[in-house]
Amino acid sequence: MRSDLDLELVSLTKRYGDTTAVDAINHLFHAGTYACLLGPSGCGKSSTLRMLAGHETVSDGNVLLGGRDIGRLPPAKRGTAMMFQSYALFPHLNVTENVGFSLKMKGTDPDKRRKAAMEMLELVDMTHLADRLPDQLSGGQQQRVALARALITRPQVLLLDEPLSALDPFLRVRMRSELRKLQKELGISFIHVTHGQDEALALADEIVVMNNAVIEQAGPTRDVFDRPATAFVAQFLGSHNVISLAEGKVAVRSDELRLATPGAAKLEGRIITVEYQGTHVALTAKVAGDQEVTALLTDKDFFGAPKDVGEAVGLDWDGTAAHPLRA
Ligand SMILES: Nc1ncnc2c1ncn2[C@@H]1O[C@H](COP(=O)(O)OP(=O)(O)OP(=O)(O)O)[C@@H](O)[C@H]1O
Repeated sequence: MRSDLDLELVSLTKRYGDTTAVDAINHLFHAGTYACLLGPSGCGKSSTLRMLAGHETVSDGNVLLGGRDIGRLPPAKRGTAMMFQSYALFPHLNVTENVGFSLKMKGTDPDKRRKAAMEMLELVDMTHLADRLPDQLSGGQQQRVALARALITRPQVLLLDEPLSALDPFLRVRMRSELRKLQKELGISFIHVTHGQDEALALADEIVVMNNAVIEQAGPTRDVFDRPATAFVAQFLGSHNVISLAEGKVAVRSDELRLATPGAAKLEGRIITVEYQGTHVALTAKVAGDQEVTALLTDKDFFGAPKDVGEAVGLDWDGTAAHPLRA
C-alpha cells in the first residue's frame, strides 16, 4: 500500500561528464522503513543519497516524496535532512547553537530556537552537554549532536551518509543500536549509506545492494541475505559460498554446509585451511574446478571429529539450502 510519505526513485540518474555514477535506478522506500544502501566503493551510493538530499543535481529521472517531485527543489524544501559522515558541526558554535542553526537561518526567534534545540537534545540524550563546543565532545557525542541538528527540521526522511564510519568499533556497535531505536521511536524513514554488510544486517528493515551504478538486489534484509540473486550479492554479503555445479551457479550459506564421507557427498576435495573462531570453526576445502568452499561448523561438531589440513573431505547440504544465481 502507498503512503503519503513513501519515497520513490524513478529512473534516477547521475552523470559526471562521461561517468555514469547512478544509472536509471528505480526503487520505492516505504514510509517508516530503515533502509541501508549497501555496496562497494564507487558503486554510486553517495551520489544517490546526495541527489535525494538535494546536494547534487539530478541528471535524469525523478525523486517523489508522497507523489510530489522533490528532485529539483532546494534541500531545505524537500522534507529530507542529511547527516554527514564528518558530522560537519560548526566549531565556533556550541551544541545548542549547532542544533538550532537551521531554525536561525529560517528566522525563528532565539527563545523558540533554544526550546526546539533542547527538545532534540533530549531525544539524543545530550541536554547535559548543551553548552559545550564540538571539540569538547567525543566522537559519539558529536554524532548525537549531528543527528539532533538534522532532526530539528522535522524531516520525513533522514539521510545518513556512512554515519558510523568515524567511530571506533566498540562505539560503532553501540551507536548503531541507538540509531535503530531512534528510528523506531520517530517512525520516519532512515536511508543509511554504508559499505559494511554487518552494519546493514544489524540495522536495516530493507537492504538495497548497489553495484556498478545500478541496484543489484533490494528487499527485506533477511530475504536478501537468505536468497541472494547474484554471485555479487552473495559474495558481498559474505557467509555464502558461490559454487559452480553442472546445473549452474548456486549460493549456499557456509553454515548450511556439513562434512560428509568423500564419495557420498555433493562435493569432495582437500582441506586447505582450518580456522578456529571461538564458537565456530571455518574449514575451507579446495574442490573440483579449483573452487574454494568454506563450511562454518560449530565448535562442538568440529572438535567431535577434528580434521586437519590436507585431509580429503566430502561437503554436503540440503537441497533447499542451494539458491540458483542469476548470471
Ligand atoms: N564530483 C564528482 N565528479 C566526478 N565523478 C564523481 C564525482 N563524485 C563521484 N564521482 C564518481 O561517481 C562514481 C560513484 O561515486 P559515489 O561517491 O557515488 O560512490 P560510493 O558508492 O558512494 O563510493 P564510496 O563508498 O567510496 O563513497 C565513482 O566512479 C566516482 O568516482
